[in-house]
Amino acid sequence: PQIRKMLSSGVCTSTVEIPGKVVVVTGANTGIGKETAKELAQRGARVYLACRDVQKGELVAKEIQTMTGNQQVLVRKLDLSDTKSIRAFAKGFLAEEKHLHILINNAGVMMCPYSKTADGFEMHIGVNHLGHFLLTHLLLEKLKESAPSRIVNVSSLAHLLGRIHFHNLQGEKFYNAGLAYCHSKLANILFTQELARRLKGSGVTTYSVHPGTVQTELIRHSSFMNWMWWLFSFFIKTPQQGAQTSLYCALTEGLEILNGSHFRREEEVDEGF
Ligand SMILES: NC(=O)C1=CN([C@@H]2O[C@H](COP(=O)(O)OP(=O)(O)OC[C@H]3O[C@@H](n4cnc5c(N)ncnc54)[C@H](OP(=O)(O)O)[C@@H]3O)[C@@H](O)[C@H]2O)C=CC1
Ligand SMILES: CC1=C(/C=C/C(C)=C/C=C/C(C)=C/C=O)C(C)(C)CCC1
Repeated sequence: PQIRKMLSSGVCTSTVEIPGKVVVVTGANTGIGKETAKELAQRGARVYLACRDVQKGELVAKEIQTMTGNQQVLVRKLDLSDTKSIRAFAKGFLAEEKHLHILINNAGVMMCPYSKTADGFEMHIGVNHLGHFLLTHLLLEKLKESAPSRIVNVSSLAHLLGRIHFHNLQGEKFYNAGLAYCHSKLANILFTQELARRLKGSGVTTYSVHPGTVQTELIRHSSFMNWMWWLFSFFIKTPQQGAQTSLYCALTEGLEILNGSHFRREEEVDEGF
């Protein structure tokens, strides 16, 4: 029953329409991010697809425009493994947009071989946490000016195996690709909780989510995970199902009271820290 519950799919039942709202989704050219962006465009928002591969992003933007009839789907370059790229994205965005109502920190890498970002951070912590940390920091004033506004951090349940090893944050003393992912996903949740605390009263609220186990390109670096996903493909969620929890946190009215919480499906879960 636990496994069935873990794999079952919730649905974002909110019927809220968001014309005039401005949204940024990172890693929106595929997987959960693409489906999240599509639904937000469907509801009328101006949606920025923040992608490291602009060509892939443009193809997806066209697809979303055609499917939703919303032409306000824009692609901007964002490589979260390079702080110069993050700063350039934020600078461009702040120059062209007056508002930012929803920031979805969705992009992620899992189980990649040991490598470092342009600034020398281990890739998982660098992209999944530090990259989004900097991006959020650079966009925070705009989010405050646009309040009520929301930040959704796409984490996982993998955080349960995560630990913050301050003496080995960059994985230089020991490294395990699976655990490095788990540590970065724990960092997403801790960041969400602390940000919520600091932003109290500002009108900006923040949530972390576990999207479920979803058929996406996230498993690209692990043949074992590819095999597992293939074996159990019947139980695994589609990206559209995987987007539901992010959409729930972005759209549901009255969720402000759960500022800082972690969500699985459409339930807030107490992580006990
Ligand atoms: N799939 C699952 O079962 C689960 C997923 N998650 C989380 O969901 C989120 C979305 O992942 P999912 O859709 O599954 O995976 P995908 O691999 O399908 O999508 C990941 C996205 O992140 C982008 N990305 C990776 N590195 C960077 C970077 N350096 N800069 C900018 N963008 C980058 C990818 O771009 P590109 O296409 O160019 O590589 C892609 O658009 C992740 O945070 C993941 O940890 C959590 C739990 C389970
Ligand atoms: C236990 C179990 C499974 C494994 C689930 C795993 C391994 C989930 C991994 C989640 C990840 C990678 C989260 C990303 O953040 C399957 C294959 C679904 C089949 C049913 C039983």
